Amino acid sequence: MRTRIKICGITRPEDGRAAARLGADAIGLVFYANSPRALTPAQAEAVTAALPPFVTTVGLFVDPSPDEVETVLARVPLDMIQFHGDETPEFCARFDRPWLKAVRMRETVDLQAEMERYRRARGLLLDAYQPDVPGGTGECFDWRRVPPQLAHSIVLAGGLNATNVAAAIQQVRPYAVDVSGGVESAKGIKDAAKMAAFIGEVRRVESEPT
Ligand SMILES: O=C(O)c1ccccc1N[C@@H]1O[C@H](COP(=O)(O)O)[C@@H](O)[C@H]1O
Repeated sequence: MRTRIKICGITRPEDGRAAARLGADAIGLVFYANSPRALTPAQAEAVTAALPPFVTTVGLFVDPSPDEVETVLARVPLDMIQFHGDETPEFCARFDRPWLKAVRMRETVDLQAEMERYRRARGLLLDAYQPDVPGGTGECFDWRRVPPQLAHSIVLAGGLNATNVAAAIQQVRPYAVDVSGGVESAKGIKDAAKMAAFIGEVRRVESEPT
């Protein structure tokens, strides 16, 4: 199966266009003010307006208020929401959009239980755990912690780049991979050559026999 690719933390129309041209399935727009990749609804609207059809737009929030989410949804054509904080399943489900729930892989996480708790999510996005940083850390977690029977609905994230994504896919066989820092030249600025190398690696490894 083709591994879907999401490039997160797009802040500029030209980066969104480049991600799409290179074959990304989805782009992520960060609406978390403390992130160096945060953008305003107006900036996000400009990014989405530059995209060709059939590229999924994902809005990332960390413990937002309902008003914050509604304000963005009123202006930005988001296809999906990624909740990256401690949001409850009930909160995630109230916005009339498909959603992903990020799970930070601290030692105590029971993935099977998280799957059950967030069963109305389109998928779980697994990210590295670092205290006090909700995501985008550039760190990997131990991919062996993902049970094979859950891999089909997992979006694998956390410290991925062109040099490790092939090994990550071989280990986990996730539905999708998500990258942010690993394809940047500076925080919030994507590097087209790094995106091309990342996507090339995904395509190379998935074409190899398992
Ligand atoms: O990108 C951010 O700044 C960010 C801030 C808060 C929560 C999540 C964030 N990004 C997400 O983190 C993961 C992994 O990023 P990286 O590849 O390790 O840099 C990814 O899902 C981003 O969407």
